[in-house]
Amino acid sequence: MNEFNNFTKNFKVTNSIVQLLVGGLINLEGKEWSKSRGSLNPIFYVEKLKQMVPAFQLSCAEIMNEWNNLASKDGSCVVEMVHYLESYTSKVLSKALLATDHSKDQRIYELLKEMSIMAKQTTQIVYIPGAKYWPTKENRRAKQIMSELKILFMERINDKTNAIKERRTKGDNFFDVILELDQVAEAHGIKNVDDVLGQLKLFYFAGFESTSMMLVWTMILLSIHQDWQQRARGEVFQVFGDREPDYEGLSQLKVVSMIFNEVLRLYPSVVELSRLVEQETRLGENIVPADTLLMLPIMMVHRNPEYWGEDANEFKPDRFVEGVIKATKGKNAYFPFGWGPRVCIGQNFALLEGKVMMANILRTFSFELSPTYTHAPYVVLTLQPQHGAPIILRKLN
Ligand code: HEM
Repeated sequence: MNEFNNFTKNFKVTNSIVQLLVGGLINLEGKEWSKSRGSLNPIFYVEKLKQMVPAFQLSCAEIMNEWNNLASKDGSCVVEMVHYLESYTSKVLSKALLATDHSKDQRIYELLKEMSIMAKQTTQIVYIPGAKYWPTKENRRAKQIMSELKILFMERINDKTNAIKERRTKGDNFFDVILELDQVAEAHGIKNVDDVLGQLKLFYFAGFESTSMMLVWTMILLSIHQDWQQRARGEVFQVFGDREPDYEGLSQLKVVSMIFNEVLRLYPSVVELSRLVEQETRLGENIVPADTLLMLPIMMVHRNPEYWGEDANEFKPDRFVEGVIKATKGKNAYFPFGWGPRVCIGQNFALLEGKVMMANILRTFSFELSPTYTHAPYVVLTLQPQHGAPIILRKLN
């Protein structure tokens, strides 16, 4: 599996709604991909991420205020985590990465969510070639959504292009990089406005739900495992005391990192990957014929006792105490962010924004599951709790 060039992305052959949802980098291959990836990588360098922490903190503070108000009467309240954590990751994405106005972006996230639910529904039925052209209710709705999204994205692109022309922007956020069309279009693997739209759709979509789900599962698991909740809280107070979370402190949060690793092992936001083998390829002892579609079941590998031991299904963040390589004993058995050159570009961004949120929650509230919570993980492109995640928050004294 390490001969990456033999295993290409296969969006040509998957669900037509997924095809509409993701574009840009994730759909490119070969030289076009490396050009595009090379130009986008610097947006996620440590120096850039450090500068984003205040924006993460600001978005957190808004939510903490809201929860504090809700809990003001008797010190506790029940909140639906899916709602708030999606709101956090979408705010962070708009403010920190795209440098856009989140309140205006709200509709974009709603539409992307509706599309992902539709994509889930259409994967449940047998695929019939040409079916995407039938005038079904879903196909008509998908078309409507895509035209509305196109209008909304074009508004963002025009605003940004004007800001760049008038030099009202710093020019180093995601949006500015992909919009340097005139100067470096070729170098970025971008040929026309549809390419820009593709990149935008991908970053809005890939950036918000996967991270919010990592946080939702973290809240659920730490509600169940109160001992780990206390250990994480102890670490947060030890590192930050009364001061606001900053980049240096966040990188010292070892227990929180172990918890995220374990959450993503048991409940990976992306449960499987697929690759198309375009040419006949040897895979271990097997010969895979050309044009074979391979599925990589991330979640099953993450829970396989052969790699993780008899306690594979148990929540034990301690297994990551000496890092991922020790935990997997050097085997390729852990890939919540994919692997190889196509590994998730937003991995460090996601973990950092996750740590900011957890640091804020842990130092303000203790939490437990509401009795109305029902454990029912299911996949809607990302792995989600089917009946939501109602959590009781109690203000710390
Ligand atoms: C916990 C959060 C996240 C998880 C679990 C996750 C998971 C993944 C996985 C498994 C892949 C590989 C897909 C494949 O190889 O087919 C991937 C790719 C990608 N992710 Fe993420 N992701 C997360 C957050 C983010 C964020 C925050 C962003 C953007 C801000 C992002 C942007 C992307 C992009 C653009 C790719 C395609 C990379 C390429 O093909 O070169 N992801 N992600």
